Amino acid sequence: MEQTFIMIKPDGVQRGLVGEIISRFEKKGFSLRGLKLISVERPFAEKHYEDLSSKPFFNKLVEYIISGPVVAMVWEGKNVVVTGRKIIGATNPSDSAPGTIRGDFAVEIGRNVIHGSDSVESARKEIALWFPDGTVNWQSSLHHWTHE
Ligand SMILES: Nc1ncnc2c1ncn2[C@@H]1O[C@H](COP(=O)(O)OP(=O)(O)OP(=O)(O)O)[C@@H](O)[C@H]1O
Repeated sequence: MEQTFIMIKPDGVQRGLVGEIISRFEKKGFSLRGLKLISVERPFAEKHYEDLSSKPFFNKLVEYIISGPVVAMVWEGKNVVVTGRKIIGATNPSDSAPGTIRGDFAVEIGRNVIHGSDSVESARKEIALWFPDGTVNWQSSLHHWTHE
C-alpha cells in the first residue's frame, strides 16, 4: 500500500504540535509505519531539500530544519501522498485553508510546521533517506474498518 514521508519541522516540535498532528493522520485512517525524533546535520538537510538548492531561500530553509529536533514519520494508506498534502495544506500558510494543519497552526511560509512528500516517487526517496534501516511492517486491527 502507498506510503508517504511526513516530517514535523522544528517549530511544530517546539510548539507542542506533535500529538495534534499525529492524531489527525491517525483519525483519518492512515497507519504509522515509522516514527523518530531526530536532530539532523546540515549535509543531511541539504540532501533532503536538494531539489530546492537553487532557490534563494535554500540556506534559510536548511537553517530552519537544523534549528531543532524534527519528528520523521512514515504513514501508509490509500492515496496517502495526495491526501497527506491536503491534510497539511498549501505551502504558504496565507493560502492554506482552515482545517488544514498549516491553515490552523501557521502564518509564515518559513515556519510552516510540517513537510509531506509531493509524489509517490519523492516519498520513496525520502523514506529511504530518513529510514535507511526500513520501517515497521504491521497491520492495524482497524485496517478493515478504514480500507475496503
Ligand atoms: N519563498 C519562500 N521563503 C521561505 N521559505 C520557503 C519559501 N518557499 C518555500 N519555502 C520553504 O521551503 C519548503 C519547501 O518548499 P516547497 O516548494 O517544496 O513546498 P512544499 O512541498 O509545500 O513544502 P515541504 O517540502 O516542506 O512539504 C516549504 O515548506 C517552506 O518551508
